[in-house]
Amino acid sequence: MSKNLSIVNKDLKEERDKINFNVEEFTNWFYGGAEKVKEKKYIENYFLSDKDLNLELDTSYLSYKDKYEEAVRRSIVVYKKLYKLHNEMGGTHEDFVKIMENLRFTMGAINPEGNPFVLHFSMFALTIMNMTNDEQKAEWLPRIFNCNILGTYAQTELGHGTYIQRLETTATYDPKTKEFTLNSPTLTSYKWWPGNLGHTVDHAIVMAQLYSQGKCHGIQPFIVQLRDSETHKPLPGIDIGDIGNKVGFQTVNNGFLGFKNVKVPYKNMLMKNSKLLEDGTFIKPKNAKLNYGTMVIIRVHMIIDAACRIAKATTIALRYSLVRRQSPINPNEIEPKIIEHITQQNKIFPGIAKAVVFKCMADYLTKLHLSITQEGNTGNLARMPELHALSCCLKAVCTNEDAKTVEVCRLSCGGHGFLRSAGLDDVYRNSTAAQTYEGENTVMLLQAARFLIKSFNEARNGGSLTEGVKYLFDFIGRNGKREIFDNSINGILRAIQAAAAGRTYIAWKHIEDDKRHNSIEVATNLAGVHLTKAAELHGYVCLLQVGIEEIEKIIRNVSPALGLVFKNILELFAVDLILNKIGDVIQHVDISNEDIEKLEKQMETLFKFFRTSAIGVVDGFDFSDPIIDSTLGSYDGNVYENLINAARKSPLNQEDVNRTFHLYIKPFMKSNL
Ligand SMILES: CCCCCCCCCCCCCCCC(=O)SCCNC(=O)CCNC(=O)[C@H](O)C(C)(C)COP(=O)(O)OP(=O)(O)OC[C@H]1O[C@@H](n2cnc3c(N)ncnc32)[C@H](O)[C@@H]1OP(=O)(O)O
Ligand SMILES: Cc1cc2nc3c(=O)[nH]c(=O)nc-3n(C[C@H](O)[C@H](O)[C@H](O)COP(=O)(O)OP(=O)(O)OC[C@H]3O[C@@H](n4cnc5c(N)ncnc54)[C@H](O)[C@@H]3O)c2cc1C
Repeated sequence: MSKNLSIVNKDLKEERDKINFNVEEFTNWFYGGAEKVKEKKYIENYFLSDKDLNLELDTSYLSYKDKYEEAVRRSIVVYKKLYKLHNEMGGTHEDFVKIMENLRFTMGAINPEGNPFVLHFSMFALTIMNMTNDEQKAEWLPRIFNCNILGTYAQTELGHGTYIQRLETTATYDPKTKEFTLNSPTLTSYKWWPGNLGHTVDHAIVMAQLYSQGKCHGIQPFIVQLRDSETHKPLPGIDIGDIGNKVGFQTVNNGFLGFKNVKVPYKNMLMKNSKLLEDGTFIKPKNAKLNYGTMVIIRVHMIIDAACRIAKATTIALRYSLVRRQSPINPNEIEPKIIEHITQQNKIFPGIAKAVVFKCMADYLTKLHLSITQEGNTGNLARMPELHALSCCLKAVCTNEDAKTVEVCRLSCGGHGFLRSAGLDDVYRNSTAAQTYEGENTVMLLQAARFLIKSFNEARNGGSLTEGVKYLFDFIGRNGKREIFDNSINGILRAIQAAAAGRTYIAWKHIEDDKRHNSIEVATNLAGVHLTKAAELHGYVCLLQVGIEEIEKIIRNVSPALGLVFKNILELFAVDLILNKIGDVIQHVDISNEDIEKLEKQMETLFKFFRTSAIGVVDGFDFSDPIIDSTLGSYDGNVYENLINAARKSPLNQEDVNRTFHLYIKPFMKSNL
């Protein structure tokens, strides 16, 4: 994708002239190699250059209904092209995955308020791929990939989203007819939230309590047809619709769904894990949590989404900060670029470092997920709880940081950041949605804490620990003594580990003390605040540890100039982290006021070094102008021209005088009240 061809703002050009490393080399790392970058650019251009998409239309001014209809139209243009491109590329499964991965951000530019088909290609397809037996795969997968059917993942209900064990939808099996009957016995049992459900899809994976031979066997997944394949009318017994306006995700078409005696054939229960014999005998899976597998996959994917949203927001904030001038630092000098105000650097530079470290974590977690899934396929489920805990913890920490960072980027753009055309509002809406979907973040942290407490008990009893929590041994080994701080990257890591272990200990002790008067469950609830803090700190330990390991490897493989930039980024991430968590660190680490002052000074030095590299790094994230879609963040930096051009497109500016003047304002002004 070519950069904007207009003349680049001279302040921005001057910044780019000073970049002292190869930006392309950074881009190649970010996307996994030069070949992948080429593919990304090709795929982006292939879709975004299509005139049928009518990307000139600013959909943010449309009504709710028009937005949805335009999003469907645009998506179909894309998906038709996707299949054409897939065939041209060779038609393999790998080709399809390549296109889908690259489409993620392209789709964001095409449908900024969400994709009305996203669940079909993510949770619906993934569930069928991972939770079906061979016959079911043969029956459903071709229809899914040809889009002969469109589906979603319907789990959450009006009454329950988090505590899925208490979902109320029932699927009662009758061995005589070899059918399940689906019912929503209460209002609270209505499915509520599933994306694309309202008016787009005709099928869903429905999570329902299975009843057979008079017993409940817990929640199981079923493929259910919801709408007629010709007329798209809801099938008998199906009550379905859109849940209405939301904070964001306006075109995702989240829906509601109720069942009244809906018949589903025997073969539609997904049977890779749990099994139901035709006579109604239920066979338990090896681990009941296998049915939660799709959520784990998506949580893993959400780390890279968080990294990319931060990368996009910091690109906008930094480019703007390099062309915006405000408030002389020395009274007699010209107004500096706002980036010269050190508080502005403090707002933006740590965010850029987070995008890089989160990307390292996403790569690490993707590999870990693959290896644990392969073990699972051979029947070895031993590491599943570890993956569950890690994915919950990082999903929460990374999306919380993501929402916080995007908001700071908006604030760093002053008033103009509040404009829709600045491009930060959709990023923020998506970030904050991610804090809730696929597991509300507090709940995710509590799941991770459960693993930490178990590990802590294990460590106290001299048992063995997984690699990521071995630092608990160090804490126990210190026997109440505090970790001594040393100001190196590994010293910072040890300090955060000590804080995480110390907070785990406080939570553990809280539970142990309360257990004397309460049940373990009540005691655990009372320790909840400590538990979430411990899990959060553990998430930062993982990020820093993986960041150190991955960046050390990167430095060995890139040019010395880029290596220095990576070193700077890692230190920025680490020092920012310890300064932000200093309260927790002080509690468990022997760190002096002088050490803290040194860290604060170090941060200023890091900012100074990063000042010249920052623009190269954000350019290296390589968001083309249509993808960044921002008046403040375009490659050319011509923000004022962009702003006035965008304002002129406001529907109110298409006529000199709005009709409300004659209808209301003038009569009011003439009325003498
Ligand atoms: C090509 C691809 C493109 C992708 C591109 C992405 C685009 C993406 C766009 C998406 C667009 C929006 C999509 C939103 C989609 C929804 O939001 S779908 C709905 C998601 N819903 C949720 O996440 C609900 C959250 N709740 C839960 O996950 C579960 O209820 C909880 C919180 C884990 C608790 O489960 P529970 O059964 O009550 O378990 P509990 O009794 O607390 O026991 C926990 C035990 O289970 C274990 N456990 C729990 N879960 C698991 C698990 N999953 N595995 C292993 N063990 C587990 C724990 O380790 C623990 O073990 P122990 O300590 O007992 O040994
Ligand atoms: C944009 C969006 C898209 C979505 N898409 C889908 C979809 O496609 N398919 C689907 O099935 N669902 C979807 N969901 C639903 C989503 O997964 C749930 O909203 C989410 O899991 C949280 O559940 P809840 O709404 O029941 O929140 P609740 O659990 O009611 O949470 C409310 C509050 O209670 C607290 N709380 C709850 N349980 C505990 C606990 N055990 N300990 C401490 N605090 C607790 C929470 O921390 C929170 O503060 C979507 C949601 C959103 C916002």
